Amino acid sequence: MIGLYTAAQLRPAEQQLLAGLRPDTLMQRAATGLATICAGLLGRVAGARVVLLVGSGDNGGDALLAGARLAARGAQVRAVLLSPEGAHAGGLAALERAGGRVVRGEDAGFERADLVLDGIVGIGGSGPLRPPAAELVARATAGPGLLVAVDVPSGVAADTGEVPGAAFAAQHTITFGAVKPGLVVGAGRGLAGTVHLVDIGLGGVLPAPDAVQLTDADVAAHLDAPGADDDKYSRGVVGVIAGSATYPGAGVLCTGAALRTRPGLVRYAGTAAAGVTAAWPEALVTSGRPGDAGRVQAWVAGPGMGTDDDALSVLAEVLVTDLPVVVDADGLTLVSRHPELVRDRSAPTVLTPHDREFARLFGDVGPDRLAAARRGAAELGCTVLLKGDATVVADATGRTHVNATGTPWLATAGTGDVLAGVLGALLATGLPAAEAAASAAHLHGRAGQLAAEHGPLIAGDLVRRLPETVARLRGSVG
Ligand SMILES: NC(=O)C1=CN([C@@H]2O[C@H](COP(=O)(O)OP(=O)(O)OC[C@H]3O[C@@H](n4cnc5c(N)ncnc54)[C@H](OP(=O)(O)O)[C@@H]3O)[C@@H](O)[C@H]2O)[C@@H](O)CC1
Ligand SMILES: Nc1ncnc2c1ncn2[C@@H]1O[C@H](COP(=O)(O)OP(=O)(O)O)[C@@H](O)[C@H]1O
Ligand SMILES: [K+]
Repeated sequence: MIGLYTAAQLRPAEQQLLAGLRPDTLMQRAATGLATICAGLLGRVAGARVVLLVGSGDNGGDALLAGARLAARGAQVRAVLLSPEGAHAGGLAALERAGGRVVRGEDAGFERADLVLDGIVGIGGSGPLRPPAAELVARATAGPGLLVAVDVPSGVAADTGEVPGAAFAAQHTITFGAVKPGLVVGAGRGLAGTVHLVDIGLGGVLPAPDAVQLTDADVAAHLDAPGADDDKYSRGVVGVIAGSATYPGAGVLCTGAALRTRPGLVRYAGTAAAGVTAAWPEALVTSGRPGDAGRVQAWVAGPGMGTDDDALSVLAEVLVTDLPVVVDADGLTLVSRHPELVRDRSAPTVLTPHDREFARLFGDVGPDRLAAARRGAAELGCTVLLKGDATVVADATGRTHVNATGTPWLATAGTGDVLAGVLGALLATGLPAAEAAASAAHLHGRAGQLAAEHGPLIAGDLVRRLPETVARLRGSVG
């Protein structure tokens, strides 16, 4: 599990750690890590042309101290100071001692730079990047140099990933002490590039994280193989209500995904029963009501089921049970008209909206996707899986996961139906809703990455790749 930490969580931890150390210790550690990674990215340091963008806070100090280390190894380092009187004095002195130079923006040589280091603002930033900083960023990023952000790309809100104005579009972000949420979610995710974490020794003093990302090993732990005592019922039976005469494919994809994730037993109830049987003879199907399907441990309801009164009565039938239920797609439209169906439940419910479905349920997502998912979960007392390039899962207590896997190739019709089936299968095993939802998003994203290795993917490819994805995840452990 990877913890994500806000600035308000990091600052006291840094203070606590610093209590027993020299005041500049953490900054020196940060700068050493920064310089080492930049040197690795450059390949050859001697003679490399490095330009530092330096704000007046400690983020600029990090850039100056790292620049000094690179200059000492023979790089030609130039620093552009946004506020010459405010620049970090120790960093500036170190840079000049090592042979680095302070220059005006127009003399920076961006057009010939090998690497541009963005130390304008880090976790101390607020609001849109101010005009002088925004202009410097525009000039710096137009050149050929590798774009590397110090701690956080300037212009990205570290805690949320909001980008309210101009920002430094980094190819790499070298972050200190802990990964910030804004590097992995929202618009900030797209501006952070590859994130490198430098350990500055905060391990023992960090509080509980603001949000977490699961790793392959975390998810593999939920994908255990059947034992000698298992039978087809013992590992969780999932019931699927998906598809209709209008959208038969949703039933096929969702049922297939559930089967391919946890092949034990999958039951299907709905008006696409014939198509589901034809595609998946392994599923037990009924074209009747959910109650006719037989016993299940969790339901998935919604993909392609329609939004008419019949669909509403089917959805209501599963939501009055005391079983865990995943509500997706058309089911979400119905819940937006009848939120009491979810609000009144005591059993776990997972809602899986994309942005437009979220807006129908809870109002606009807005730029802070973590806050949005938490707001929705609290409002209906459920778990919300908010889809996106970085899917966010929040439960009613505010516990939050950000998904770390996936590929933009997933932006194709039907991949959400697959996610719902994967999630239903995991929920039926008895996993808590948030773990099931976060694990499903992780597994689904990995299946997408695997499928994309073979070219443009369609939703059925995800279903086909699920067994190999599960095998690879299990193989990654130990
Ligand atoms: N704490 C530690 O132990 C460690 C911290 N470390 C490092 O310190 C960094 C935090 O440093 P920090 O607190 O000095 O804040 P920082 O990010 O430099 O920003 C302040 C500057 O930004 C400016 N500014 C603000 N908003 C702006 C905007 N919209 N547009 C333009 N400018 C804006 C603001 O201007 P002002 O408001 O003062 O006019 C001020 O000049 C952290 O990210 C990490 O890199 C590491 O060394 C490890 C140990
Ligand atoms: N740009 C993207 N990058 C990564 N994943 C994406 C992207 N766009 C969509 N996805 C993922 O693809 C899936 C799409 O689901 P959804 O919108 O419900 O599709 P459908 O309703 O067609 O099944 C979600 O899991 C979402 O997170
Ligand atoms: K920065």
